[in-house]
Amino acid sequence: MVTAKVWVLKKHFQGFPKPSDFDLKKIELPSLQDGELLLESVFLSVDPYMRPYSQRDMKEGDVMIGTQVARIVESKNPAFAAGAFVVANSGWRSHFISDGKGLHLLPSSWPESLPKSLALGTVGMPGLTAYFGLFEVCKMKPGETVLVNAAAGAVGSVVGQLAKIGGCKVVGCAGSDDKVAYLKKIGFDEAFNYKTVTSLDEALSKASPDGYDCFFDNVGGEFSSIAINHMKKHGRIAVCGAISQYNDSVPQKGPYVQIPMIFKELRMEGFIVTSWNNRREEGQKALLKWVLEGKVKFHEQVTEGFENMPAAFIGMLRGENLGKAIVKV
Ligand SMILES: NC(=O)C1=CN([C@@H]2O[C@H](COP(=O)(O)OP(=O)(O)OC[C@H]3O[C@@H](n4cnc5c(N)ncnc54)[C@H](OP(=O)(O)O)[C@@H]3O)[C@@H](O)[C@H]2O)C=CC1
Ligand SMILES: CCCCCCC/C=C/C=O
Repeated sequence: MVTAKVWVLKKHFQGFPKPSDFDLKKIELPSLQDGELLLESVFLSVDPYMRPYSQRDMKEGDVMIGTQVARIVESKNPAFAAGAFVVANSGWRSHFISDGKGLHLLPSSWPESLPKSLALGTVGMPGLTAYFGLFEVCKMKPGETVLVNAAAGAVGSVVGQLAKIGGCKVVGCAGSDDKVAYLKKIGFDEAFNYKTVTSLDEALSKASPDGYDCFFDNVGGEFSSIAINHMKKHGRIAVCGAISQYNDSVPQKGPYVQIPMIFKELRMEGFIVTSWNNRREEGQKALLKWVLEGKVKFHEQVTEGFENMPAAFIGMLRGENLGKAIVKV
């Protein structure tokens, strides 16, 4: 008999999530039926989407949503061998039973030298978000200037590096000087700390006096309201995330986008990475290749211990992560 530890949403978040909003429970798992597998989480992901999705899709007492890299402990399913590693979407659980549906085996070409946790970051959902957001939504072209915010995070750091691979000038902003130094190290042309500049307007003008062709927006709110005025004519804005608004109890008000959108003839498109699930393999293959060639660098903020899931999640929302926030069990 295996005892699984699970984190449940005890109380819907009001404003910024607090440790007391979560509860750690134990569940006895039954023995396996034919077709089933027993898995243990090795790495779990904490992501910004969990904040708005919990509000929309979860009720109090539900296991927190989320993905993990898990090892198959035992298998009664011929499609999966014990010892293999998969990416699963089973929530904040230390152990779980699956019938195999929705599990993605790590590519057989996954090199031993590469942390398997990258399948939750640069070579996983956040990397794919950068890939499809830039190539399919922004439709970035060589020679253009790309702006990305939350640039030192899981998605943003890949956006900047893919834009460089694609022959663009890249401007990024992040919330600490260490993050800004990291952005320069991984090849961003310009980077600034949005928390310490005296004027966002001036910082955006200084970084690219001619303006921006593409804006990969991870943040929303005030930053985006200012950045839209720095777009070039026919610029494209990929609305990826709005983390500056996820913890608001009262919705933020304008300024509104219509006037700059009309006069600059902009295109602004929201997107969800899962719309390209049918091209997941293509994206993963490209990202893995660039990582192995050293063209895409990565950093992970690893928190040790399943019991620290809420702390890692809250820390990521506060901006304590450089690169992808991961929990190692
Ligand atoms: N549309 C889609 O399919 C997907 C969308 N997303 C979205 O992309 C964005 C980035 O996600 P991800 O890369 O995983 O997360 P990150 O790794 O970038 O972590 C979140 C970062 O957001 C920044 N942040 C937090 N609060 C604020 C704020 N008030 N203003 C500005 N920045 C803030 C912090 O960095 P800093 O120190 O720089 O402030 C923090 O480190 C999120 O908005 C997320 O929801 C992610 C995946 C898929
Ligand atoms: C199986 C995990 C699905 C994750 C989808 C993430 C979409 C993110 C939206 C905003 O953050």
